[in-house]
Amino acid sequence: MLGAIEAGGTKFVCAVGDESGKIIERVQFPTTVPEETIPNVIEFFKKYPVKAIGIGSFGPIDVNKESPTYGYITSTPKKGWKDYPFVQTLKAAFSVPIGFNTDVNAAALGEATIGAAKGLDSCLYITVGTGIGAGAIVQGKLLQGLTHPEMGHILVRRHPNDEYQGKCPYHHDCLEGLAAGPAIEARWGEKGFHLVERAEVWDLEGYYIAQALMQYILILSPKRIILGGGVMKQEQVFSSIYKYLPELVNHYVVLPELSDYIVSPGLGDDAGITGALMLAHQAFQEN
Ligand SMILES: Nc1ncnc2c1ncn2[C@@H]1O[C@H](COP(=O)(O)OP(=O)(O)OP(=O)(O)O)[C@@H](O)[C@H]1O
Ligand SMILES: [Zn+2]
Repeated sequence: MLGAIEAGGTKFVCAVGDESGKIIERVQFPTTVPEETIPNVIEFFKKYPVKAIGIGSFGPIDVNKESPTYGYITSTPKKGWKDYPFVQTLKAAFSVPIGFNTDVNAAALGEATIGAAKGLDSCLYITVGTGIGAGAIVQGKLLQGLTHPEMGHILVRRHPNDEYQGKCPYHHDCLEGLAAGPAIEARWGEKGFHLVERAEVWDLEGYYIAQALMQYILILSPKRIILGGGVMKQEQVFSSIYKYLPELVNHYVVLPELSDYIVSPGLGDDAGITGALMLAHQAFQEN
């Protein structure tokens, strides 16, 4: 039996299951402060004989095994979680191998193993929610270099009619600053699900995401792109991406049929937790 944690900025999901991605039992609770959230995690796993635990976490996190702060959540503005030794704390409670990666890398792994990118040796998983983040499988492996990718913070060309300044505290009008859920709310004055009828909202959203996808495609050449997160529940954003992306690429690269190439998660809202099970399996095998 394997343990999995999807540590999100708003909620934690913990599950036990197996390497095939089958979930046997799960719980979820809000992400508050570590002193409250982590004891909930430990209490859940104490009930099961897990042989490894995989964590897909919000970030930024330190995934460099050579680093003295490997296993930490690093520079988050979330109260209590900055410089938090996530792996070390779990290791102290359970002496089992711990896999640690970003929530989006975990989701990419889940989708590539049994989801919408099953059988492919490359894919991208992008979430458009409270933030924008992406994980990637490249040549069959999770992409990691100096640190994990931070593809949500790339720069995009502003729409000529968009006067919204942008919400990213670091870069203002990066992709996340212009197109994540909180930016939609700040620009249009209401949360996304109250803006369903406003076609211009979703057109602009697709305008920015299409630019980001073009850059990811040119740099990483993924065989499939999976778009998840709350904002992507608006199917209209897919239509807008399918409109703008070919205009931007302008035949320079031959793209596959877009409705097969840029898709929703095959695992629905379970991509992250399923991928975390697979991170646990990898950690167990590496040990
Ligand atoms: N159906 C929807 N349509 C449009 N926007 C939505 C919808 N559902 C959620 N959102 C927006 O998405 C954002 C929340 O994203 P999401 O539901 O992916 O959770 P999250 O907080 O990013 O996840 P996590 O807890 O893993 O950090 C909010 O800004 C919210 O307004
Ligand atoms: Zn940014």
